[in-house]
Amino acid sequence: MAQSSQEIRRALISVSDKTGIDGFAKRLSAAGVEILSTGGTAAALRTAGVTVTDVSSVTNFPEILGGRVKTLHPKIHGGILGKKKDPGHQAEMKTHGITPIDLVCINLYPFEKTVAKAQTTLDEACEQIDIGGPAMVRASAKNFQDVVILVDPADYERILSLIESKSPISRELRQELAAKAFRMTSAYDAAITAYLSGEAKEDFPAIFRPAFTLAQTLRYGENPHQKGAFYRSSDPADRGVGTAVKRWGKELSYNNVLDAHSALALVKEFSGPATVIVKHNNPCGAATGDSLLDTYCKARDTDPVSSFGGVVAMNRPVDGETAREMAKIFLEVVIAPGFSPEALEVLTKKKDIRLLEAPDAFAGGAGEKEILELRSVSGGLLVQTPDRIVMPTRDKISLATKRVPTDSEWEDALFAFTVGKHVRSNSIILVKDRVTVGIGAGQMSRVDSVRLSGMKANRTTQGTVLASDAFFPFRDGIDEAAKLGVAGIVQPGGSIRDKEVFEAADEYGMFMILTGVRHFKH
Ligand SMILES: NC(=O)c1ncn([C@@H]2O[C@H](COP(=O)(O)O)[C@@H](O)[C@H]2O)c1NC=O
Repeated sequence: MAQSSQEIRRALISVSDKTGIDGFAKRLSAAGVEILSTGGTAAALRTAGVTVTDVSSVTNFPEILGGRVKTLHPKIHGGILGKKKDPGHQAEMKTHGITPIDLVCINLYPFEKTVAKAQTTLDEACEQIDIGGPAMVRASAKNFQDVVILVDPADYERILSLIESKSPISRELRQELAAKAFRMTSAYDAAITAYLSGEAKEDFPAIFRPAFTLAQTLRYGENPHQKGAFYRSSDPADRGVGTAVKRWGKELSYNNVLDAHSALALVKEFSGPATVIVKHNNPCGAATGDSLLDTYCKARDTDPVSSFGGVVAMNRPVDGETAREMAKIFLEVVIAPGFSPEALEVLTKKKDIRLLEAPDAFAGGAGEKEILELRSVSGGLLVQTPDRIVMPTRDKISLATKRVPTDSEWEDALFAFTVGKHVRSNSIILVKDRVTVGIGAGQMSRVDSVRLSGMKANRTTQGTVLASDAFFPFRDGIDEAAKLGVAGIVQPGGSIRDKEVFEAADEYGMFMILTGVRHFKH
């Protein structure tokens, strides 16, 4: 009987990463679909108890050249490319004993992961260039009206449920999957191109082709009248908000993603328990402390008004007691390496919160690959390496004043310096006991940022340490700091009026640490 475009009688599964493939294949098989597979996939499926037909028994040809040729055969490609409604195609297929393949499920050799490892040789990299897989993906995607192509496990469930319920798989859905497939092969080829051309090794290649895949369209952009979408990086080393898993909550907005990114970037700087709360892409509170609960309360109390509706990042899995405290106010997003079952129970009672689990964002060490920062401008793209500089150690740093900081003040200076890196310029941060007291962000003059840091303070600014992201052009900033009772200042130095700035600090009995490091954030 002639087969309709809708029927899924035969599926070809050939996957390099075999995670979860057994469950998918079992359900297909139970729905009466015959499964064809390549060597390793067939073996894995048989072990899981799935009945499989070897591709080599269809082609009547063994897999050769160490797997370089497995599926590159007319019996396979004819089965994928034959049009079901074309009598000529059907007659030719019959003559040559070619049976249609209705669904193709593929994931490719992990080329990008392989070349991301520094020790990978050219031969090893070339061996990981998948040829047969992309050929089948492209063939299936070309013939999408007759073949369902699956390249993303996220699509397995919806296709399975349609097959199991014997519902039609619409042309629109098939076309969507085909477009996704071509997007995947084009990103795959771009990664190979970048590697072979040597572009991948250069900081700034002559032609810059970053690869990002559409993860989701957003309800809107920064404002409701703007359209927005989120693209996930194709670079496996690029981990963070883009690789976080949403454990709970409604759709993330454009601003949620941006704020979660900024909060995560700052909280990752600390080794001990830490909490950062971000509002409008600036921290409104940050703290380190003995426990996560302690850091959350301290960060929130820096600016309780702004913390309401904030985006919270933590560098430890959220526990039950911290969750209970967090549940007392409205928070937009919480991003953390994990959530305890108790924390999930507490926080999932709140319908408006989003919970993002990002364990891999915390996995990297000092040798972490530098991920370039990109920002579009009219007519171009600005690209830079990230600001990963840390404050110089005490033995390598100079003091501009007579007064010497205490140990605790040194620690506060380091904390304030670190927070300051993540606050929009001109940034001024007041800190006491590793907790932000006041944050002056985004002002066009430094002296106004000093005033603002005092205005934002929710408790006394007496005895705080002040960090400035860049040098003081005049002594007025120091005069304002003195009015706040600041004990000392950490700043890069380097102004032509440094002398008068240092004298002002001495006049007020402050210490002044010179880092030599400016960290504007525009
Ligand atoms: N050479 C071929 O004909 C071929 N056909 C499929 N592949 C790939 O082989 C992998 C699966 O291999 P196995 O099932 O043997 O573990 C998949 O990633 C698939 O994309 C091939 N390998 C590479 O080109």
